[in-house]
Amino acid sequence: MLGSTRESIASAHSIVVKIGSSALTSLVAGLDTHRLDLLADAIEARMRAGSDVVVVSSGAVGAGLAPLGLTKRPRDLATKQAAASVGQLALAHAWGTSFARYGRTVGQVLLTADDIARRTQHRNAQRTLDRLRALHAVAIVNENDTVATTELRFGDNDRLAALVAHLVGADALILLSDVDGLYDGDPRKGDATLIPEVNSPEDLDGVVAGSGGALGTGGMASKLSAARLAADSGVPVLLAAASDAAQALSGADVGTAFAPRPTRLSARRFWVRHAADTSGDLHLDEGAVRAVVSKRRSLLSAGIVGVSGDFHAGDVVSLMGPGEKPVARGVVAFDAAEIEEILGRSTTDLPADMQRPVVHADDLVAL
Ligand SMILES: Nc1ncnc2c1ncn2[C@@H]1O[C@H](COP(=O)(O)OP(=O)(O)O)[C@@H](O)[C@H]1O
Ligand SMILES: N[C@@H](CCC(=O)OP(=O)(O)O)C(=O)O
Repeated sequence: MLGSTRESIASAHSIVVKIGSSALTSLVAGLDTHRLDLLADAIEARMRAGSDVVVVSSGAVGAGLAPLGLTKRPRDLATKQAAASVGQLALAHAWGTSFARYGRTVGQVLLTADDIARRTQHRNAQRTLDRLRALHAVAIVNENDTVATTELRFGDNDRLAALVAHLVGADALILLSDVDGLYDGDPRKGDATLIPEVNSPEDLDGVVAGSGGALGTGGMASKLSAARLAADSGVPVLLAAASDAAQALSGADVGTAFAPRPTRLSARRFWVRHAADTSGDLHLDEGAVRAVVSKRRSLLSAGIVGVSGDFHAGDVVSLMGPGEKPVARGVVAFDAAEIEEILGRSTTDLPADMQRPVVHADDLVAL
């Protein structure tokens, strides 16, 4: 199975390559154009071998610090956004200059979480990326940091990269970082062993995914959840060191390979699980949690003990188990005010026009 994961990454026709801040920038030197050139060399080689590549490049905040006289990664959003606006210009310019060595044009694509969550923008972004590919240009994607209204809406670019892989229907996602793969513990904290292959969630038992470096955002936890997200959409993932980019992109046996799930989630359930914002919560009793999580049944009004948020039929809501634990997400079939009226009641006791599941099994994804 895993041999085939590496084989499918090696032979992938459409690839998303995500490059972390730590691979492109440092606090002292800012943007490292030499390292960026080596990455562009490896990407160009893969494109010349016949693959389409979309680049998700972090590093805007890191590249913007020195020009603004800042010596550490800012904590507040406004300074981060100011740094990103300065750094993004430098970053995009550096990618453009680097690929120009090969006569290759780049296009900058800045996305917000909404662009992925809302279906109309989703399609616009998809069309732009597709047309850039058709015109043999390389898309350089980053979060649109300066308009992200709350602290990094995607959370981090690992998640953005996995969503972009889904968006463009990629066959592989390659995450390049300053670490050469997943270890069973944070390698900066002493003895840790590299895990070459992750085939199932059990392979992650006991793994401690720690925080990132001085310039990174999500650390290993965000890479693991991005790998899970990509796996759900059927995309295999390779996590490797940016310094091994040439090997990673040419199919060498480096880093950690994550197998995709055998059957990918439908586009609708993928959207419910990963892309949509939730508008409220339904609180479930133990029996309802068992029904929706273990038995994959629809959620009925009888198992709901509470409702919060002001949502409408058609919105995505979180399903919370006892102890406020999120157990699933789904598209709700009633407004919040209607659910207040029917919660705890059996479906057959409801008026005829309300006798339907609150969340249908087809619209529900366990977490
Ligand atoms: N279990 C682990 N395996 C590998 N690296 C880990 C682990 N836990 C924490 N890390 C740290 O995560 C860092 C990579 O995350 P981050 O700095 O966010 O990277 P990037 O900038 O590439 O997104 C590595 O430098 C490493 O020290
Ligand atoms: N949009 C931000 C990305 C921050 C981010 O996710 O960084 P990383 O964890 O290094 O991928 C930037 O360009 O600085």
